[in-house]
Amino acid sequence: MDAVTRSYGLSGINISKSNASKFRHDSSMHACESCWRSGTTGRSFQKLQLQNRKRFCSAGMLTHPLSFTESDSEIEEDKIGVLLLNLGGPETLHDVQPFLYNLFADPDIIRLPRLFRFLQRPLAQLISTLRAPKSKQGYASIGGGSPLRKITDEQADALKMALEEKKVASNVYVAMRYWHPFTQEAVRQIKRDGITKLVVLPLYPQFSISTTGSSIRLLQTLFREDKILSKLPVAIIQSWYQRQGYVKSMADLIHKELQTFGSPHEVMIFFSAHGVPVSYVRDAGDPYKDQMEECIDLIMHELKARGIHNHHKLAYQSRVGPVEWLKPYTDEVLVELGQKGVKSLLAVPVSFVSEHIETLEEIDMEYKELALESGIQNWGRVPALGCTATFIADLADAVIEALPSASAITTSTTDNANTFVQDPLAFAIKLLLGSFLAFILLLFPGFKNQNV
Ligand SMILES: C=CC1=C(C)c2cc3[nH]c(cc4nc(cc5[nH]c(cc1n2)c(C)c5CCC(=O)O)C(CCC(=O)O)=C4C)c(C)c3C=C
Ligand SMILES: [Fe+2]
Repeated sequence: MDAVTRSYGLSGINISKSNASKFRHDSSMHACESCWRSGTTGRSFQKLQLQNRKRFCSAGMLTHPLSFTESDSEIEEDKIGVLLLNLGGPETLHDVQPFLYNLFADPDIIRLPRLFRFLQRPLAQLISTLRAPKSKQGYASIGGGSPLRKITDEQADALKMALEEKKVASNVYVAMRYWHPFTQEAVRQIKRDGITKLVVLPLYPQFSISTTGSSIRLLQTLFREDKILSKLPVAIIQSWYQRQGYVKSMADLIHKELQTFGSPHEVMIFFSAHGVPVSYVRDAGDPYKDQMEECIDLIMHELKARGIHNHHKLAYQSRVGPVEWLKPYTDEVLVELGQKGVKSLLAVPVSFVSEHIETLEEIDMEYKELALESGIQNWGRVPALGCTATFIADLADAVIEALPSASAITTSTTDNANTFVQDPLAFAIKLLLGSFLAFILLLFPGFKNQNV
């Protein structure tokens, strides 16, 4: 399936993979990735070309039809909204258990078969209560709460400004999945503000069922239930790890950080991605692993083009519970690298664009200590992109490119959640057994190393 039709169980929404279209635009008719995504081909494309003659830039590239052309009354009347999706995090230590409850109550995080969904909430209550003390320690060590809300608000402001610089007026909203401001609050505000065209932009570069997928599923439910919102044209950018702006911004950060080492060329570039259970990829078709690997290739390719030929490695961190997660595991690889004689290592968090508990506590404290104990002598860490100007400007371009493909979310009520499961019965049994195993193992103290 291509990026347009792939639904990952999210019925009724066309989600598009944001491509490096800025770099692929040329004057030929079908070279524009956004128009391809939006199905604007042939005659309709020609019509668009004619309507938007002024939008071809001097290099013969197509720039998209947006509110910056005074003559276009239809577009000028649009009230554009951008909805940033993020995970959310507890702002105080009191918030930790209810935040964890929301997270574990999400059927995209603990994936129970439909028949056993009634166990979701009791299980969430149990796991959140058991995990809360460990999580609280983590949040206490980074100042008593997650920085995610503040950073995401700053990114929203920066994006609004970047769009304004590109002559696109917009309201930018933040929708967190598990804590304030909840997705429901953001959606209510979008409705109150009378937004007429919405671009949904997850702040996760790669798509995972557990992150972007979960947020989109919730949006779909909220929009379907509402008479006005179900008609609102929406464009969803499902992933953007492949955009040149992102890749270059990451390469800039790595390049800069390498210079802080005595012998930069000897440093191992160590990408640490957030993990997901293997079953997501193997049984549910989560494209996360493939996208992550492609993302790393693109960043390394960019570094090579700059004459940087360091060794690199990708590993997965933050596993929770007893099931198998994507491998290799970050902690195990750090020990191996130390044993193999690697002396200098630069950790690069790559699943997320804000600092959060897993960079500030897990990488900066736990993994650094482990690496130093394992024989690595020089440790560095690339900061998260945050509000880096080149990165935010590229997100603004992604929004602009996605706008023409906005269309109403359909009212189909089919739940495709399991359409990608090849053997539903085997999957159901595995999930059930897995969940109960998790439940039992949670009660054992020796389980601590597995993060729950
Ligand atoms: C239990 C399963 C989990 C999956 C699957 C998962 C996927 C996943 N998560 C992120 C990014 C973040 N996760 C954060 C917190 C967090 N995530 C889980 C569990 C799963 N994540 C837990 C239990 C927690 C709470 C923190 C803890 O107790 O360890 C956060 C928020 C961090 C903050 O600062 O508050 C982010 C961000 C990605 C990218 C991802 C899949 C690709
Ligand atoms: Fe997580």
